Amino acid sequence: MPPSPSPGRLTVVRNVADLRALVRAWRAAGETVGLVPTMGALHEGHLTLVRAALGQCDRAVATIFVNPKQFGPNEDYAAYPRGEGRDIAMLESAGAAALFAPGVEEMYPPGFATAVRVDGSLTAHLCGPWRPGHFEGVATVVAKLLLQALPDRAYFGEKDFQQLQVIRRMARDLDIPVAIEGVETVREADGLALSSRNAYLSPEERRIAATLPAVLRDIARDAPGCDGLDALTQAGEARLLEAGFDRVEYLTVNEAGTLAPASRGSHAARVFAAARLGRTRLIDNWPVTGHGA
Ligand SMILES: Nc1ncnc2c1ncn2[C@@H]1O[C@H](COP(=O)(O)OP(=O)(O)OP(=O)(O)O)[C@@H](O)[C@H]1O
Ligand SMILES: CC(C)(CO)[C@@H](O)C(=O)[O-]
Ligand code: BAL
Repeated sequence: MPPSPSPGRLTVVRNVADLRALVRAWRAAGETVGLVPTMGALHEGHLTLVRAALGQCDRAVATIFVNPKQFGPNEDYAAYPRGEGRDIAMLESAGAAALFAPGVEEMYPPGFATAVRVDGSLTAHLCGPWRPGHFEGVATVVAKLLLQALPDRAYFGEKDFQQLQVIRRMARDLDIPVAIEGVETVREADGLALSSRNAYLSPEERRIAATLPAVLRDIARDAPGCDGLDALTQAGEARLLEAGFDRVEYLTVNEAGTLAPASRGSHAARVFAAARLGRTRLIDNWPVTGHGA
């Protein structure tokens, strides 16, 4: 028997059968369900996704799973912040109806041998080359979560803009009958995008980190009237290094749809960056306003 939901209280399920039973019962009763996949260590950005789900659906179901398949061998899988008790309290206060928090063996039982890979320009640029296998790990786990829950809609943040585009493509290509919704990035007062990994930043690094959105915003503002995007992004990179960033992995203007490098005259471009500050890798993006890239 699946645990029965009680109004106002969060139902926590740990296995796929219970998740399916819960969502199926709601949908059979005529209610719509929005899914919010996360890796936990929740913040206001995640809660904004829950609220977006509740704005369009009767029930919001969050998932918390730190997915080993999307971390490279030298990345922070072991160190990734975890704290389920606090996460549950936050989800409850935001009005989520359920949390699916499976263990690794529930998602990847012995013998698991399938992967979902999105090829082409959506994964060839930006984070793709810097995190080999990352988007395959994301596409695989999100395909599973969508098929496990079969919600009406699923919500993802624009902070991870490339991830959002990869997930849209994957769901479309695999005919997964779930609407993929993007939600605008939630930022701190100084512009820094909320991110679970911001917890790694020292107070000094936290101060420096605010330079990232400032540089993106300035490039986005200047790009439309500018002849040489390279000169603009090179100046931005120099500004980040001067501010104290250790390394800029990329800082480029790319098409929002294909994620290929933008050409002059583009009507829908965004500035994208990934940069390292101490042990923290920060990513962010900003829409180019006006015409031309
Ligand atoms: N500041 C934000 N605004 C809007 N959505 C966000 C924000 N931060 C994260 N999200 C979204 O929340 C979902 C879960 O993300 P995740 O659990 O990885 O959190 P995160 O803060 O992005 O963590 P990380 O620091 O690992 O990148 C993703 O769809 C992500 O895009
Ligand atoms: C979408 C996601 C939950 C898949 O593990 C993760 O990549 C994230 O939290 O952005
Ligand atoms: N929020 C993106 C997940 C990751 O960096 O693995």
